[in-house]
Parts: sequence; structure tokens; C-alpha cells
Amino acid sequence: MAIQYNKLFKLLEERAILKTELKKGIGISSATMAKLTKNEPVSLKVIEDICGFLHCQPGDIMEMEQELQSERPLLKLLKEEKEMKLKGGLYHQTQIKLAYNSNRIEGSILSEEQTRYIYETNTIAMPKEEATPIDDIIETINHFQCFDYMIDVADQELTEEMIKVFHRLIKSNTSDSRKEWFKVGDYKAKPNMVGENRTVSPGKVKGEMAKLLADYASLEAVQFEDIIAFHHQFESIHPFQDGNGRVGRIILFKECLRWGIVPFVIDERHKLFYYRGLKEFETAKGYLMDTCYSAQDEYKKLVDYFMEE
Ligand SMILES: Nc1ncnc2c1ncn2[C@@H]1O[C@H](COP(=O)(O)OP(=O)(O)OP(=O)(O)O)[C@@H](O)[C@H]1O
Repeated sequence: MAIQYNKLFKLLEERAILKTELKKGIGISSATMAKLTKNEPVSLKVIEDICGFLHCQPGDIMEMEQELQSERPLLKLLKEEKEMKLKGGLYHQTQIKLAYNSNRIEGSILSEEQTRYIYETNTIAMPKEEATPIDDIIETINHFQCFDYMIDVADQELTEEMIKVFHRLIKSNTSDSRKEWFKVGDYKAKPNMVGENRTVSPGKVKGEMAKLLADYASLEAVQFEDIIAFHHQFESIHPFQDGNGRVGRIILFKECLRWGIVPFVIDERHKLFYYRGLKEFETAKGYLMDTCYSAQDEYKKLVDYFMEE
């Protein structure tokens, strides 16, 4: 178990204090600031200075990691396989399954085989005479990187900063990223709709996201239903210009891992059930819940295969 400083960053956000202001205010180096960001040990003097600056107690800015790694055997396995660069294991299969289905829901034309090919060989196999959008390829590679980052931070509290990193990793180097008004790794600048439905206007996104994250963080023990409700709220806010579905599904996976719940991959063949579930969630939660439960059953089969003694 290790000390985490997530509470410090939350407090700064609540009080609208920039990290640079804190750094200057107590005169710490960039290296010490980086340690805090990475949850690495810092001296007691630094903690004392921060508490003095913010007029708070140590418990307001740091806490012990809440759960033992051993209570999350699935996350432990995925981390181990990722570090080992193990081929053919659960991590490898999940990378391909999640990137393929999530990007396919978004409209990528790449097949599962092509996604596997990119993952395994870092090359692309194209059927003769078929043009493949470069963005589909870039966003597939981006998704692999985003998944890796998600595994690294899966045991940490979900933060605004983390969600923006997910978006940056997914949208970097795409043709969208070259549009002046398109914010990679930041909230939308222009209003958008999802299907026929209105979403939260750009000026209100920050506040709505802060509220969503604060409400979610206040839950004592997060259940599967809470994670799905968060997903619905997140998609309804639609904080980014584009990429909300993929970021939202990465968060779903992360939060399941964090809370020791079997995660899941929405199969692109169930896209319409998934969309209907989101659309009708406020009046009938069952549609979305059922889609997620059946996706969870599918992923559980894969987990059982790899985790059986
Ligand atoms: N009626 C709805 N209400 C709320 N959210 C919805 C609704 N219909 C779809 N969504 C969500 O919006 C996402 C689409 O948003 P956006 O185009 O920004 O994301 P994307 O990642 O680029 O694409 P996609 O999500 O299609 O993969 C869908 O994947 C789904 O998660």
C-alpha cells in the first residue's frame, strides 16, 4: 500500500488554485511537484508546508491507497501481463477486443483481424483496392496506448485530469487534432449533439463534470450500477468535441477494475441496444443494464479461461 495525493489535487481544484501557484507559494521544485503527481514519497517538510499554505490537515491532502492489490486479482494479472509484454494472454486479447469494438462503434471500418494485425505486427493488412482511412489506423494505435495508461492508473481515483489524458491519448495525431478549434485533451469549444439529443453547452461542461465527479467520489462503495449511471451521465454531458464514447468506455473498464468488478467490452454488434439503453436510461435503466450485464458475462468467460488454476 502507498500514500496517494489525489485529495490534494481535488482540494486545489475545489479552491481553484493552480499547481503552479502551490509550487510558487511554498517554494518546491518541479521534481517534488512531479513526485506528488505520481504519488511518490515526499518529505514531511513538504507536507507541512502544503498544509500551512492550504490551512488544512495532512489527512485532507493524502491517504493510504484504499485497497490491497491482492483484492483486485484481475487488475494484477493485466498489469503483470502488460509489464511482461506477454503474447496471447488476457491483456493481449483485451487490447484487441476493446480497441476493435470501441472503435468500430465509433465508425472505424477496420476488422477485428486488421486490429489484431496492427497490434501484433505494427503493420496493416489491407484487402486489395480498399482504401483504409489513416485516422482509423491512428485511433486504433492510440486506443492501445490509452488502454495501457488506463491500466497504470486503474487503482487511482477517477479525476478530471485523468479523463482529459484519456481523451488526449485517443485523439492525438488524428485529423481532428489539426483543426484549430478542436481541443485534444480538453473540453469542447463548440456545442454538439448526440443523435437528436442536445448535450451540455461548452461553457457549462466544466461545472457539470466537477459535479459528476464529486457526486461519484462521494459514494462509499461503488457498485456496478453506479458505474453504469456514471457512464450515462458522462455521455449525456458529452464533454469533448468527439471521442466521448471511447473515453466513456475506457472509464467503464477502469472503474470496474478499480472496484474489483468484472469489466466488459460492448460488442459493436450490440451497438443499437447500447444506444437505446443510453437514450432511455432515465426512464428505464433496464435496457442499458442488461446490455452491460450480458457484455460482462462474455468478458467473464474470457477471464475464467485465463484465471482458472
Ligand atoms: N441517446 C444518447 N444519450 C447519451 N449518450 C449517447 C446516446 N447515444 C449515443 N450516446 C453515446 O455517445 C457516443 C458517441 O459520441 P462521440 O461521437 O463523441 O464519441 P466517439 O467515441 O467519437 O464515437 P463513438 O462513441 O460512436 O465511438 C456513443 O458511443 C455513446 O456512448
